Amino acid sequence: MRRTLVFIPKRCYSPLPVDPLARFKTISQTSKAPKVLITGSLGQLGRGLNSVYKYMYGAECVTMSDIVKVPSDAHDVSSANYQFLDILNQSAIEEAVVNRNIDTIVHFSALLSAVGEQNVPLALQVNCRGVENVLQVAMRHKLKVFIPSTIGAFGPTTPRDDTPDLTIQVPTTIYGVSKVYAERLGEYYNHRFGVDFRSLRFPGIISATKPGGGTTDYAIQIFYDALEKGSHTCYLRPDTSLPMMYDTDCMASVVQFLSADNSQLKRRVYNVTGFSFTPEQIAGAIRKVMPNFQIDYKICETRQAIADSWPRSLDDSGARNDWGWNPEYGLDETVQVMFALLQREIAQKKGEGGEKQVTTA
Ligand SMILES: NC(=O)C1=CN([C@@H]2O[C@H](COP(=O)(O)OP(=O)(O)OC[C@H]3O[C@@H](n4cnc5c(N)ncnc54)[C@H](O)[C@@H]3O)[C@@H](O)[C@H]2O)C=CC1
Ligand SMILES: CC(=O)[C@H](N)C(=O)O
Repeated sequence: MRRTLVFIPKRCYSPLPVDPLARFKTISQTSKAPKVLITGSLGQLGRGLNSVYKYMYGAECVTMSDIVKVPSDAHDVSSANYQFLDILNQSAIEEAVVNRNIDTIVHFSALLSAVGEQNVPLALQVNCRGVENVLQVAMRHKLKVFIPSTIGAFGPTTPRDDTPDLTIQVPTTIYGVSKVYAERLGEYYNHRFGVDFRSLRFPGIISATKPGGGTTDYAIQIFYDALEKGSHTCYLRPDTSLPMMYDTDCMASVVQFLSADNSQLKRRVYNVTGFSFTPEQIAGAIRKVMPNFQIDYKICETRQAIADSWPRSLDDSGARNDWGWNPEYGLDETVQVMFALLQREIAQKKGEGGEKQVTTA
């Protein structure tokens, strides 16, 4: 059976029988437009959040920043709303905040779990000094600040199933250690200086933008490989269960959490999640739309050890109860959306892509 997928800004589609824009529409109709600075905005998550904010409040509400040149195919990024900003330079952050009248920073710059292990000094710089700089500027200019955390902020002594918001946090990666530092430092700036710090612990995020060097990256690469080669060689064991979330749910969690009234929040750091699966299970879901898809395994010891130290599933009931968090995408919907997005991308590269609508089997 063929079904139509509705186009929403850039990466957002929905094969679900609900209006995929409803969440974003409701929030933008009931909240004041923020003036947002996104750091690390050319990474996996930054591009998506930029297009969601542009859809919700208009292009003038968001400034993107990073230390790399805009890729030539990044049509969603204009020179008017992009600037170079090294997160290690506190006065440059301050200058951007003052010149653009910013009231909210979404701080995405970071080194992820796998690349962090390859360069610990740089991970300490970007992940720790960067957070300190952002919080200092947020304090001086009374900004709201969102700094994502991760399942990587947990470790092997944490309960691995339905991991709650408050539990043991003794991670074994520099990425995890730096994220626990960010969580605690943000909470400190909140209670000591009144900074409106907010953080969500994300699971692995699945999007059509390629990932930046984490342990959960296979869950994106598997779709590219399925379409380009019909097979994927996975660096994790077939039974490695990890929590994940689809891109649009991730973006919705950020904008919904940032627009929640302070009185709704019982804590500054919440778990959010979508669904959990193993490589074997996602391969099974892919076979529902591509019956000949093959998977084999070549284990990367570093990434396997990291995955084995992380939760298998998260309890996000705190976010659901306190500010109404409610993800819309499960594994099968994510597979359908990813196939549709990547097929469109491949077709566009060949010069035959349709802009507004795509269909899938
Ligand atoms: N993608 C995921 O699955 C998850 C991401 N997160 C968090 O979300 C945030 C964004 O993650 P992604 O977009 O996936 O990361 P990414 O690795 O794709 O992007 C990070 C960006 O930071 C930039 N950056 C590096 N050094 C910088 C510096 N000195 N100054 C300014 N920018 C610099 C990079 O150029 C890159 O564009 C990170 O804090 C990450 O820890 C948390 C959990 C899951
Ligand atoms: C879950 C994360 O924080 C990230 N995707 C990683 O694998 O490092």
